[in-house]
Amino acid sequence: FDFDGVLSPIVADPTAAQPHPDVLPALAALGRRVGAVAIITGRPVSFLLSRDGIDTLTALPTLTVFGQYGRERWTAAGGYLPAPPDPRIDEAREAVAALLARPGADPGLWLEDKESAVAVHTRRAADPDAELAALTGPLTDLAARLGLRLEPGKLVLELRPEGTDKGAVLTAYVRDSGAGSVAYTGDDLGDLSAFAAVEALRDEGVPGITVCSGSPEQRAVADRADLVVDGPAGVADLLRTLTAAL
Ligand SMILES: O=P(O)(O)OC[C@H]1O[C@H](O[C@H]2O[C@H](CO)[C@@H](O)[C@H](O)[C@H]2O)[C@H](O)[C@@H](O)[C@@H]1O
Repeated sequence: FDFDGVLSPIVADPTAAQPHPDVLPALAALGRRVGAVAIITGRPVSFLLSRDGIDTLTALPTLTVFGQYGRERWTAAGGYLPAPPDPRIDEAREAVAALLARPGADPGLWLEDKESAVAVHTRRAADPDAELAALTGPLTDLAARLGLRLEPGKLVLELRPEGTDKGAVLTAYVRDSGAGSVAYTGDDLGDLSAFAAVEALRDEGVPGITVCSGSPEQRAVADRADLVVDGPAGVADLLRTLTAAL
């Protein structure tokens, strides 16, 4: 599972995102009946583990959280692998902060500092889509200059090191765990690589399904998914249906 938009409703302030109240108990119940549950998110692990009610999930002995697109990993079994520090992110942070502090910049633009990545959010700007479009050129250039990856998402542009994506994480996780089948639920562009991974595993004979937690905001994901449900509340319904079936 992805986190934002899937387990947690999209909100204007990224620091305020919390799991949908129905999702955690439903996921914990399903988790007790399947081989393993993983969350693969752009968020840092520390953010995930500080969410309200997350103990419901972390009590699952098979839970893995892949943070920052897989650059860090936490397992309920006791392991935490931090994201390696990258000095290019310090440069990126400084350059992005200067961009957002320039005269006339919309005060609603917000820099999210994930330590090993930085993201610029436009959701709280006066014209979020126009700000996103205006930032794309400068941030693409900055990413190219520093050799970083520009990761686009829902009213966000993130600069992060290359080297991994959700698809690579999912493929390795399925192979390592020896899973006999796989389901992945996402809602944003960063989830498309995980959908592609499920499709590739399916071609190899590992049954799999891709689910979109749908919203009008990101249609490309719904178009690619096998199944579309209605946001996090729809995800909770699906989890309960699967648990009942199992
Ligand atoms: O991989 P995910 O778990 O989906 O994380 C992707 C990004 O999600 C967050 O931003 C998104 O959710 C915010 C809260 O609902 C929303 O305000 C923002 O517009 C969305 O883009 C998060 O802040 C990023 O760090 C994640 O990479």
